[in-house]
Amino acid sequence: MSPVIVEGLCKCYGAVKAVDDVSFTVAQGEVFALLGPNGAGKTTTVEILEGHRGRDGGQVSVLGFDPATGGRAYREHIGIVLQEAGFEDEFSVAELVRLYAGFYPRPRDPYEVVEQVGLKDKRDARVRTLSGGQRRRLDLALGLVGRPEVLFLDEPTTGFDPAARHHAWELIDGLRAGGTTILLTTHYMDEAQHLADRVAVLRAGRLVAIGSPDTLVAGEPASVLSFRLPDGTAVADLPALAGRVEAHGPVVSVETTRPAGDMHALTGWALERGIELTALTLTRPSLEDVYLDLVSEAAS
Ligand SMILES: Nc1ncnc2c1ncn2[C@@H]1O[C@H](COP(=O)(O)OP(=O)(O)OP(=O)(O)O)[C@@H](O)[C@H]1O
Repeated sequence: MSPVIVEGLCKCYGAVKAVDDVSFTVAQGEVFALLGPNGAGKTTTVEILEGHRGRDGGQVSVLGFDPATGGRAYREHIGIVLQEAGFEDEFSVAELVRLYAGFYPRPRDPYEVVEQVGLKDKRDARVRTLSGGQRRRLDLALGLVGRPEVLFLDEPTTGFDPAARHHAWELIDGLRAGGTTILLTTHYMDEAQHLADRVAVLRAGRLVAIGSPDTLVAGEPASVLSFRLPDGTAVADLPALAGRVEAHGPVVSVETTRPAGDMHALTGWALERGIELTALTLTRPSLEDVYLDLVSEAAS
C-alpha cells in the first residue's frame, strides 16, 4: 500500500476553496514535490497530511493512519520541517536536537544529525545566534532526528546559500536512497527537477498536472534555437525556418518543433556564406517553462 494516499481532498476557508478535490498517492521511497504559486494550497495540503489542520472532505491515509485522528502514535512515524518553526532561542543547537530526539522511540544519533546538516561548528551555539540559513538547517535536523518513515519538507531550502542548497539536496537524495518517503513543497523549479521523482502542480486549490519532471517536459513540443545574428546580416536574410523567429536586439531565437531541420537549414546557410553563428544553442524547455505554462493556462 502507498504510504501516502490522498483522495478527493477538500478544504475551504469561508468562500475560498484552498484545496479543491485533490487526489494523489506517494510511493514508498519516492520524493514527491507539490508546486504552485503563492496561495495555491500547498501548505494547506501538507498541513492536513501532517495532522495540523482539519479537512472538510475527502480521504487521507499516511502510513495507514488518518492524520486527523492519528495522534502521537502517528507523529512518531513522521518528520516535519516547517517554513517557520518557533524554537526555544536559549537552547544550544545540540541541546535542542537532543530534546527532539527524546520525543521519538527510535531516534537517530543527535550528534550525527547535527553534523549531517552542516551545523557541527555551531553545535554549542545558542539558537538565537544562528543566521536564517543556519536556522533552516536546524529545522531540517529536527525533522530528521526521529528517523521518520515519511518526511514533510515545506520549502526546505528557502534562504540557503547555493552551496548549502546543494548540500541539502545530497542529504535528501541520501534519505530517499535509505527508503524515506518525502513530500516537499518548493518554489525552486531546479530543486524540483533535481530532487523529485514526481511533481504535482496546484493552482487555486486544484491539481493541474502530475508526473515526473521529464514526462511533464516531454509533453512540451517546442525547443528553442538561439544565436547571435552575424554582423552585416538581418533577420530577413535568414533561410526559411519551420519555427517562429523572434529577434531581441542581435539575439535571434527560434521556437521550433522541428529542431533538426531548422538547425540544418541555419548551419548550412552560415557555412555557405563562410560566417559563424556565435552563441548558438539548442535548448529543451525546462520544468520552469512547463510550470509557467501550466499555471497561466489554468488561470485563463
Ligand atoms: N488560516 C487561514 N484562514 C483563511 N484562509 C487561509 C488560511 N490559511 C490559508 N488560507 C488561504 O488558503 C489558500 C491556500 O493557502 P496556502 O497557504 O495553502 O497556499 P500555499 O500554496 O502554501 O502558498 P505559499 O506558496 O504562499 O506558501 C490561500 O488563498 C490562503 O489565503
